[in-house]
Amino acid sequence: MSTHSVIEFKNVSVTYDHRAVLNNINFSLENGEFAYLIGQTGAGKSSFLRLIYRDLVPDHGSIQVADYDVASLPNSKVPYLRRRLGIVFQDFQLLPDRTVYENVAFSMKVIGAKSSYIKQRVLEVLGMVGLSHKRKSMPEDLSGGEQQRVVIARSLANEPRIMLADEPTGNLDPEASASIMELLQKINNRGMAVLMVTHDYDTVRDYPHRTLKLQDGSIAEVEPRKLGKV
Ligand SMILES: Nc1ncnc2c1ncn2[C@@H]1O[C@H](COP(=O)(O)OP(=O)(O)OP(=O)(O)O)[C@@H](O)[C@H]1O
Repeated sequence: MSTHSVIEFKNVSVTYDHRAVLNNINFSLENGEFAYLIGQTGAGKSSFLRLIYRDLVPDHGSIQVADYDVASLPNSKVPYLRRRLGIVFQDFQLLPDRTVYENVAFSMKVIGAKSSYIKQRVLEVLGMVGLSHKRKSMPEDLSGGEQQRVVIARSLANEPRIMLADEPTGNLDPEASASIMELLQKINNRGMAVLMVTHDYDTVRDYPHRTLKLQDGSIAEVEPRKLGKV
């Protein structure tokens, strides 16, 4: 793997029921880079992300993520890989019976972080996403955009170097989407690599970054500013 890459796929293939969904894919995400992954429904975007957090193992090829050889990683090491990743998905997946503070603290308690550090870090990441004042609220009392910001805070708690975001603006109105995108830009500007799956071409045009399209099992770079306009 190049010393600048945080994710590298080499000749990666995934086949379901004899149908190749990803066919000999080569891809790398550089340290601190922001990239989009687009493609039609069923093109294989979720499968691509699942490979990175080892929810799926390729039929062929190698996958490096941070220092991990993911395809051959023993199951016992998978939690360590996942700690290096901040994962933000479309469905908010917050614990409904815990406060905002507890939702963020939970992911740190699970890995045995010290309680004094948990307190400091939870307040820090809630500050980063602009929700310190909502720390005692329950998820159901927050707007969709605020809930997504809590999910982002939670994903940052354990100081990952890579964020995987699957349709993070998918359920949000344009204003809330813009605030999530501004937040992701800010996080990226602080050095976090971000790989974001989206169907939202307006967002890709408004916040242009390297854009990769999955189609017919292959991946190709496309020009973000021309999306949807040809
Ligand atoms: N476990 C599985 N077994 C069989 N086929 C699967 C499995 N998982 C996904 N597929 C198929 O592989 C293809 C790619 O699925 P995937 O979910 O990766 O696509 P996607 O680009 O994320 O789609 P969407 O945008 O709808 O979420 C689809 O045709 C899907 O039906």
